[in-house]
Amino acid sequence: MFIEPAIGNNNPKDKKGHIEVICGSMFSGKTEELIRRLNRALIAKQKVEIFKPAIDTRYHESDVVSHNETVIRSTPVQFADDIILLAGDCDVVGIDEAQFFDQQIVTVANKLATAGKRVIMAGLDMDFEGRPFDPMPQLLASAEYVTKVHAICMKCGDLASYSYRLTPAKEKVVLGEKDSYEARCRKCFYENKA
Ligand SMILES: Nc1ncnc2c1ncn2[C@@H]1O[C@H](COP(=O)(O)OP(=O)(O)O)[C@@H](O)[C@H]1O
Ligand SMILES: Cc1cn([C@H]2C[C@H](O)[C@@H](COP(=O)(O)O)O2)c(=O)[nH]c1=O
Ligand SMILES: [Zn+2]
Repeated sequence: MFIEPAIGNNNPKDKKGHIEVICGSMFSGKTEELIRRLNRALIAKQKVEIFKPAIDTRYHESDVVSHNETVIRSTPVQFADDIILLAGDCDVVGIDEAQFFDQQIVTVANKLATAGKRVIMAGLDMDFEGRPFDPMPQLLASAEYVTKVHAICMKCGDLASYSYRLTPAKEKVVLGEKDSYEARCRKCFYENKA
């Protein structure tokens, strides 16, 4: 379980920003873990701003919603740079579906953290082909704290770190849920692939 570094310290003089990245496959609990951390920051009376890419409207136009239907309000943004303007004087910045942002998200996350904010990001580390999902590798490299969470393989019940696409679509970005993806372990992911 991730334990927050110095969560209760609201003294602006002591503020030291950092980046946390929560990564893993689909259904691995990235959004639930993001919401858990953000709710705890709210309990600690910190000012929290939450963003998600505007393209992700699967469950809700603005809220961040997990597969298990835990919810937190958020602001959808088109470009990573919008986050700098909208973050204002908050203490904590939460970002879901980080893999859908442009490469500028790496500079934005670093700027916010260097300005003293706690930046918590969740995103897919691999795409449906098992390849790194840019810009996640760069975000992982910049992060002080990395948490990799795992789903359950829908084939064998082992731990899963791959997102298997059930449809023939070949584009990198195809929004979907259980209708078009399932979590799989390495063995079951590569089983039917050439
Ligand atoms: N194969 C699976 N493995 C684990 N959890 C699953 C699976 N399929 C559905 N779930 C549900 O998804 C929830 C996690 O959802 P969420 O936090 O939105 O994941 P992520 O953001 O990583 O896609 C779990 O608590 C569980 O209820
Ligand atoms: C693997 C993969 C996934 N996607 C899409 C499918 C979903 O809409 C999101 C991931 O959501 P989650 O909160 O992590 O479950 O990403 C995609 O567009 N391309 C892919 O390769
Ligand atoms: Zn498996």
